[in-house]
Amino acid sequence: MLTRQYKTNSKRKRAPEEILVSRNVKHSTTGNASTSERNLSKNVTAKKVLTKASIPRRPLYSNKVVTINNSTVKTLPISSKPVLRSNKSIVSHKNATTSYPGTRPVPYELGGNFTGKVYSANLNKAELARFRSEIAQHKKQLAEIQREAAESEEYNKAIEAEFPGLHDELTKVKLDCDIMLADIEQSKVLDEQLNVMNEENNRLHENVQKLNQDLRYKNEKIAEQKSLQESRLRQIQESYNGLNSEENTRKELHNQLLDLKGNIRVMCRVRPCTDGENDVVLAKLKCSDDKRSIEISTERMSLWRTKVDTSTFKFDCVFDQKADQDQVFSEISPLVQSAIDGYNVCIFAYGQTGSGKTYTMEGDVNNPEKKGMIPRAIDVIFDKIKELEKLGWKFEAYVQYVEIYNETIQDLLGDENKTNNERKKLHKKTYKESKDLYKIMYNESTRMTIVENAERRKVSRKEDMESLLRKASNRRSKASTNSNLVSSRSHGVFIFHLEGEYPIGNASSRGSLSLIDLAGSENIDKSGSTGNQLKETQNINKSLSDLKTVIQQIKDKASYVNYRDSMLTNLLKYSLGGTAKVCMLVNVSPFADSVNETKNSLTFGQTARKTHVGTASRSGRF
Ligand SMILES: Nc1ncnc2c1ncn2[C@@H]1O[C@H](COP(=O)(O)OP(=O)(O)OP(=O)(O)O)[C@@H](O)[C@H]1O
Repeated sequence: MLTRQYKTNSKRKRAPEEILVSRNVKHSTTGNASTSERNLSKNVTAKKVLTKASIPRRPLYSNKVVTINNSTVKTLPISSKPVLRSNKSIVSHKNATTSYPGTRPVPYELGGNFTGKVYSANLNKAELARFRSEIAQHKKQLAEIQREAAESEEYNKAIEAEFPGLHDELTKVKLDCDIMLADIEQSKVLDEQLNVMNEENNRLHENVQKLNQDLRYKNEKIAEQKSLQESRLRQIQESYNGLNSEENTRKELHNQLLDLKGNIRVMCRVRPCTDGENDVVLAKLKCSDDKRSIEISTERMSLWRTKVDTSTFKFDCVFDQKADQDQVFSEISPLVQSAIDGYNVCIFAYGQTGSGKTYTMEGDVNNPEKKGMIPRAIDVIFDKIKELEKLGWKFEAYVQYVEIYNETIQDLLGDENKTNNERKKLHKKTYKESKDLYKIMYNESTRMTIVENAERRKVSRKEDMESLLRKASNRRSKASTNSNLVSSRSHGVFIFHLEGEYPIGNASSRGSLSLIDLAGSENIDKSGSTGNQLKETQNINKSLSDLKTVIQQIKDKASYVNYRDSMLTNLLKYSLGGTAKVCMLVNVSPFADSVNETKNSLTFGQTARKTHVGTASRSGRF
């Protein structure tokens, strides 16, 4: 067996004959070439299945030292002439020596050019043939290797052909790498930003914790305040209860005081002269300083001299010509309070025509200073209701406003949707129509009077009430007479019903306030009235006379009182006869030519003042 080694020309890279011996190539001296060929073929086949990844590491072109069966082998060019060596003989292409057993090695030259000085005579033909056969064998191997090298070259070219694609891919990969690098850079920036945000987040978190702490503290404070408030509310409730009992005491005292003053309070008012009346001769009227009496002096001829008659009339209060609306109302306002407390109260103005009744009761609704008793009473009622509601009371107020004209009842609040002109065209209800439609009803338990079928309006704001009053006032029957340019030809009756409930204390009150502007009595001869106006005057005088009679009968404690004689006394039945508080305002004219009517009015007032109509009682529970 011979071990062959091929030396590679390391300077040449890609000689065609160059091969890589990757396995141990072993040849038998007997020419077992097939094994060697198979090994080489295997080597080439192995190269053909190289992957792209393995291409750069292909060992074909390297001059690496390869280990074959523990022997070191180098790739070597095919063209270099092999030097055969054996452990017994060394053969060189120039000087070959062959060692034979028992002889010295003899150099010889391959190729049959024997020129050496030494030639072994023992070289026989058989050996020669063997060498030749071996040479032929090697040549065959060489041819095979060259063929395989060519194949390998082709394979290399194919591999190279693939490079452009790979290059593109590489470029793409590089591009991807660049993008990834940029992404990495970006992610570094984002990382930094994230760190900043994390710090901010931590700071905010700390703030939130602080705020939570504050919130907890405030919640505790709120809870404290709440419990404090609850205890205060309890105290307020207790105070309310105390106030309510105080209020009840006040009511009792207030009404006892009024009772002491008498059930019918009578006041007198002297009206001033208006702008066009300055030249008119005045009567001699003198109000006392204590405002409790009024003197009227009249002159009469007695034989040879003029005699002066002076009459003094005492009243609960006297208002001279300088007294304004406010002063008058301050005297009657306690009665308004009584109506809220659950009493039936009746305030009416009595007097001759033109003496200032309408001015006193209605006044100028649009002028706060000249507002009369009705609008002022409305203000006080709603203000008092507000105060009482703070103490837990609930009030409802209803109004009716009617006029008694020629013994008929006319509703002043009905037909509100109609225009003023339409309302003016509406004819007044005839006696029969009025009698059939409007019925005066008495509530026995509350001692209140209601005009059935007349509009009964619920009012919750004083502003609503004012506009209502203005409209109703415009609908009153008025006419011009000798004594008064705008004379009321009817009795105006304004009724306020006040219903109060106090749920906490289970208390209630039912009161009413009737404010009446009576038509003026009039001397028929003086008035010069004729026709319809005469009829009006007669009806006015009759109803006023009936009123006088009723009051006189009550004063005299008569067994029968003629309430039914007129519509006016019918309507005032519960106000005059029993449990109501009554206030009469006697209006008088300042003029000398009215002195007799003035005296009559003052006398009637005096009589009324002496009338004890009974002890007032309230409706409702305390
Ligand atoms: N206190 C007063 N201050 C100023 N003017 C007054 C006063 N009282 C009455 N007057 C004026 O006197 C005139 C007559 O008053 P008023 O119409 O109120 O009388 P009356 O009694 O209602 O008359 P009638 O019965 O005819 O309706 C009106 O012009 C009114 O403005």
